Amino acid sequence: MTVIEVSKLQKRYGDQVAVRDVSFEVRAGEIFGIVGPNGSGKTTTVECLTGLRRADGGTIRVLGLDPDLARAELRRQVGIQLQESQLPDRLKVWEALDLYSSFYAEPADWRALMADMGLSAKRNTVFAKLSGGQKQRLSIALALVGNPRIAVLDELTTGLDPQARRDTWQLVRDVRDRGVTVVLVTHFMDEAERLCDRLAVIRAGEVVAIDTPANLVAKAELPGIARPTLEDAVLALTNPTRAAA
Ligand SMILES: Nc1ncnc2c1ncn2[C@@H]1O[C@H](COP(=O)(O)OP(=O)(O)OP(=O)(O)O)[C@@H](O)[C@H]1O
Repeated sequence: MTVIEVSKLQKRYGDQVAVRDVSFEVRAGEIFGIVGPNGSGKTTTVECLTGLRRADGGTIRVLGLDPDLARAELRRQVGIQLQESQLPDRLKVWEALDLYSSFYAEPADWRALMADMGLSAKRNTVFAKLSGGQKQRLSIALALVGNPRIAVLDELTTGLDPQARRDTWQLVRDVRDRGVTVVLVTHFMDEAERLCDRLAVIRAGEVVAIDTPANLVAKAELPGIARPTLEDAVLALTNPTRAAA
């Protein structure tokens, strides 16, 4: 079953074309990755499909709904963790989780999520005094506290230490195993390879490939590279003239 359909999405900011032509489908229960260089339109794409930005062209259906018309309904069903999420400086960790869970009819157990994200010892710490990685962990917990059907995670593990990255990957797998569909924007090819069932590779606002990580590597044309990695394959797709450098 398809839960997200994006067809010929276009979005510009003034003269700047951020998304030129992006189409993909996400199936129920998969972890779908979006990778590509800085500024290639990944965040803009996920912002359009969560209703945070209005597309200029193309069609989007999320759980059968148009994000422009059904924002409130999608808010209940889609958990969003965006880059650099900001909360009021004086809000404590437990207060943020308690507050966010109050927005939903059937929230997850926020105390369990707080423990899963290694934040229990920081429960009474205010947002301004959390480290970058702790803020990141909190933003992941907040994306999941509503028990969403779809979780959109933008730069999931940026700023996390190695153990926290692995714990977070496991948490995402657990969430997926409970039936949640995950859309993951990432720059980390190890993360994409270990976590994602399929990947869309975006270059300059266009999709250049959609496939499993293994197939992207197998299909990559990389003369002279004996054992190509996913990073080699993605670089060859997004920057063909410089991939071998
Ligand atoms: N609010 C905005 N106003 C104007 N231009 C923007 C805005 N947000 C993004 N852009 C531009 O749109 C393009 C795509 O940006 P976007 O953030 O979607 O890329 P990205 O692939 O998520 O990048 P990164 O990997 O650096 O996070 C870039 O050229 C960026 O400068």
